[in-house]
Amino acid sequence: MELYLVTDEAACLGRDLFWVVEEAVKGGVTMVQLREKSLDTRAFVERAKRLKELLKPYQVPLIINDRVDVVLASDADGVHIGQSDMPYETVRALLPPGKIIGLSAETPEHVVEAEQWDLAYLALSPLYATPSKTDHAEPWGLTGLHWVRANSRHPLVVIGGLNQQNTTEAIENGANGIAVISAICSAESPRTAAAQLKNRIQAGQAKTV
Ligand SMILES: Cc1ncc(COP(=O)(O)OP(=O)(O)O)c(N)n1
Ligand SMILES: Cc1ncsc1CCOP(=O)(O)O
Ligand SMILES: [Mg+2]
Repeated sequence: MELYLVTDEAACLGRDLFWVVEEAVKGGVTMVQLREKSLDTRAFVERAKRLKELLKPYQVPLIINDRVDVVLASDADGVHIGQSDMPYETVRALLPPGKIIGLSAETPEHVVEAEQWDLAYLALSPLYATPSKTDHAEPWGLTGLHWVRANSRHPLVVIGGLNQQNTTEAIENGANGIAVISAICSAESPRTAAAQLKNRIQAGQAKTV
């Protein structure tokens, strides 16, 4: 989940979602989340199955936002849950072994609670305010990121307002990866944008060793 693409059809500026995802993967995206907030269940499952097939040759995992049933129906690799979604224990009990879970943390209490759980990653949500999700909590900022790094054993993903300008500093300040919608979906070239973000992640990693 070093460079994690979260999909949003509206952010793709009229371009085909599958084309955007494949270009982004060719540019270096390492994990993809299918995030559908208004699609009906049948269409959501069809989209997930198609995306799973698309990603298979690249060996890039597919994560489904919110919906465990869609994970099961599409044989996706895992689910991302937030603080208003199905609780962790229920999700873990429903998923077969080997499926992964990512969780949003919006407060220090969420971070502490998550220490007891088996997570593929913990997402600081949001790192910065973003128009891509307006119902978000108070942003963590870099001070919050420092606190979470010192208090969590999980790999950390930051999401919200990440772009070419602030990716390196997020990695330098303790993030293991970044998750983005607009910086890739709305870029003129999703492939180039992903490659540039990847370079900025590597620049941040080089400064932390
Ligand atoms: C990687 C990642 N981080 C955070 C979120 C937000 O999840 P949530 O708080 O459940 O909000 P919605 O995305 O469901 O609106 C995410 N999806 N992915
Ligand atoms: C889904 C989500 N969860 C927290 S912020 C966010 C949106 C991130 O979008 P962007 O990368 O365009 O700021
Ligand atoms: Mg959710």
